[in-house]
Amino acid sequence: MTEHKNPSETGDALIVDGLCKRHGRVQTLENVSLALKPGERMALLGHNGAGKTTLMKLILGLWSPSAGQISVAGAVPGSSEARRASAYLPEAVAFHRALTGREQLTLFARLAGAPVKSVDGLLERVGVADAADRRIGTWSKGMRQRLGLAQVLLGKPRIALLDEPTSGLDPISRHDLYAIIDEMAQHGTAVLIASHALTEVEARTDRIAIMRKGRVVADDTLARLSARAELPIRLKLTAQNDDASEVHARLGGKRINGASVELLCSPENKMERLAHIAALGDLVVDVEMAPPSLEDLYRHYSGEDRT
Ligand SMILES: Nc1ncnc2c1ncn2[C@@H]1O[C@H](COP(=O)(O)OP(=O)(O)OP(=O)(O)O)[C@@H](O)[C@H]1O
Repeated sequence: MTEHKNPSETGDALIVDGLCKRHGRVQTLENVSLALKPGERMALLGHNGAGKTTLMKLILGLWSPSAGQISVAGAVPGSSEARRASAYLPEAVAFHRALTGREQLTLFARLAGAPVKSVDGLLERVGVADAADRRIGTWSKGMRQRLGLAQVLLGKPRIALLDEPTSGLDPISRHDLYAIIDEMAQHGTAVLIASHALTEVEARTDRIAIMRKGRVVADDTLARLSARAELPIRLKLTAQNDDASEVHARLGGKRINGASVELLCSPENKMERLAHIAALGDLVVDVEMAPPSLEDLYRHYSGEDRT
């Protein structure tokens, strides 16, 4: 029997428990459970159609679940308490093109019951203060995305749901956006980030949840997911005089090009393997070591490396 968790006991900002969603005859979510603590940043990964947006819409109370429960800071999704406690940044932010940035954010502040005097500071914080009095229709995608984040920050939410927040942004804008997300988390907001940008969420989140065909197939820290998957470490060796024939003959592995060999080894055998390499002396001029990346883990848990 499932024991329902009580947020006031666990201190979680979000609890999703045994959630199921059917769309007609299609089961879109199947027994999804996860929890987010205040200040935690969770990446929500999964192939197209895995159910990430569906989960967010259920948390926002836009759709009703077929079964299971959700608690948003102790409140039922869609209730006024839950709305006050949560904020959403959709993948494609839509604003009134004829309004200026300042007008649009002021309107949102009024609707959210947030102080209008916070608008200027927020426009400054997300880096669009210079354009604040220009119509949003003239803004770039990155600027609109920043304004979307200002909207998320308005009510100091307990939980922020960000759907592909950096899609279409340049590297500097991405970096700025994550700096703002970090700051939100430091102030206690739990942040759920649906993303396909594995490299950036790898560095900027505390936990990773991977969805596959409507189910959560992994949910843990990167380090623990990595340990459980037991994926190999890659060692890339560069040979003396750009000729890896001798190194390959002595150690095996895969020839990458004329000068390099790649070896795979388990974390436990790493030191032993390095000792073998060191024993070759000058034959090896460089060793690069790469632990499994989030992309490797994603392939593993989402079932892509299995048939
Ligand atoms: N209104 C709907 N009616 C019927 N099926 C739907 C509806 N909305 C979503 N689905 C189905 O639910 C499944 C999950 O879709 P969802 O949009 O949640 O995936 P996603 O993980 O967010 O994908 P993406 O990465 O492409 O945004 C898909 O099979 C989709 O076709």
